[in-house]
Amino acid sequence: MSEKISIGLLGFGTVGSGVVRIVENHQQELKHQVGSSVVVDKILVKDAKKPRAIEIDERVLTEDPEDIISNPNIDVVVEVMGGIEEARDYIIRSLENKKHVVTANKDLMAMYGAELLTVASKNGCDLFYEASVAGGIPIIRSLVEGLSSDRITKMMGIVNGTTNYILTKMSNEGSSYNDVLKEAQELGYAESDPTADVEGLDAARKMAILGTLGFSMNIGLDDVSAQGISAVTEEDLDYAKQLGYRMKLVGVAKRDEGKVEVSVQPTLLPKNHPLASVNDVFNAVYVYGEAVGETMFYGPGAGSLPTATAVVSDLITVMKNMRLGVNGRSALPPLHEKQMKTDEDVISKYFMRLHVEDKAGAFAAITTLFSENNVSFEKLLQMPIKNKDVAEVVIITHKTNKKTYELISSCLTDLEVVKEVKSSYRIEGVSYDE
Ligand SMILES: NC(=O)C1=CN([C@@H]2O[C@H](COP(=O)(O)OP(=O)(O)OC[C@H]3O[C@@H](n4cnc5c(N)ncnc54)[C@H](OP(=O)(O)O)[C@@H]3O)[C@@H](O)[C@H]2O)C=CC1
Ligand SMILES: N[C@@H](CC=O)C(=O)O
Ligand code: NA
Repeated sequence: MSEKISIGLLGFGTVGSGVVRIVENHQQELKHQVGSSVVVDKILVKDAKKPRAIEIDERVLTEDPEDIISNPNIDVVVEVMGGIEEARDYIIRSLENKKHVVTANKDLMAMYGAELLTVASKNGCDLFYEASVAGGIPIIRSLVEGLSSDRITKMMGIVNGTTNYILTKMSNEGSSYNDVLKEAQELGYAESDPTADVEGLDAARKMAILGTLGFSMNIGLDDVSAQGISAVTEEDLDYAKQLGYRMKLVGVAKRDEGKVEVSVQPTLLPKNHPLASVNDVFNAVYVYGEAVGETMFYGPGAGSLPTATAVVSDLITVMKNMRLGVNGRSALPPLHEKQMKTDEDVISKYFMRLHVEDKAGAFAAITTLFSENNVSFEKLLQMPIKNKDVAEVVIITHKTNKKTYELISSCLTDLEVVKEVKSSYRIEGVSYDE
């Protein structure tokens, strides 16, 4: 192997500048592990004149992707620019030019992961993407290596830092949604269009990647139902607390008898559940394996240096593989045909908040509808709303299937006594006191 390994970076924003910092500051550790020095030779940016977070020799910056993709001196391309079509094109061409690739791009991997991994292995190249899920947590490595001997049956993850930051600040400090979103953007946690964060799409992409790896099944983005946090209100957060829960944006992936479900939604977790105390920009992924039982992985889910740590660790794996001459051999195609559950197979408890007419018989009409569908209540609250002829009713159900629950929800809106279904959330996880 040569004395020096040359890296080409596509992107020099939050993650890209973290990669440069770590490569520059950890030379001794890099050389110790891979036997060569590692140099960032070229960096692609949109605007080379823009002021940068860190000092860089201006000759390193380029606005021409060919300076990296077609540059014979570059050994490894690191894609940290984001976006889908352009990034896909640059990665495919880099692989075809026999350059190994490391990416942090979950948008791309959730959509084109299978295709890109095939191109990589055909060209004898590595393609690693640890930073794409849960930032600095080595969760991909844990699934494909650490737990590779087991059968994973359940994964539950807080996999979006921006929304966890927002929910934590709203819930613990009473901050406003818009103010905290702005803060998360300033801290570099949010995507360039934060809609992907707050509407659950970013988390859905990560859950598609985790589902594919954990269940060894090709889970696409279309297989993941996603709901974000933009409609979560202060009242919901307060009720969640009063009833002993915490609200989190949770990705749920479960396998039962060969069929799987993958979804992302604001979810109530018992307050002493391990995921309930994951706050701020931290992420965590709970993984249940048939043999190992419960495991949990925790760490920073976004931000410059944490995410760059995952990128540079992937770089080290690429360089170790170069030394051993085994690049392009680690990715495996899925073992199982995809089999998704129907709504009848998806089981959980639910929280529902309703505004109902404050008069005799209103409550009975609601309870009748639930009992006719064989759904019983675990908890129930009813309170008058000041100066209005309306009462607030909060219901926590026992377990039911999604199809029945959705049927009840739509019938409720047809009841004359029900003014509005204000909110509805899935409840997951058992209390660790039980
Ligand atoms: N931020 C985070 O915490 C995390 C981000 N990621 C992922 O990492 C990737 C990068 O994110 P982040 O660093 O936050 O993004 P930024 O917006 O901070 O940086 C993007 C960089 O890419 C450059 N760039 C973007 N599009 C192009 C293009 N078409 N041609 C040339 N250069 C381009 C930009 O150039 P210029 O500087 O000139 O504008 C900028 O330097 C994304 O895929 C993101 O989802 C993954 C985990 C965590
Ligand atoms: N926008 C993402 C960044 C990391 O993937 C997040 O907030 O988690
Ligand atoms: Na990760």
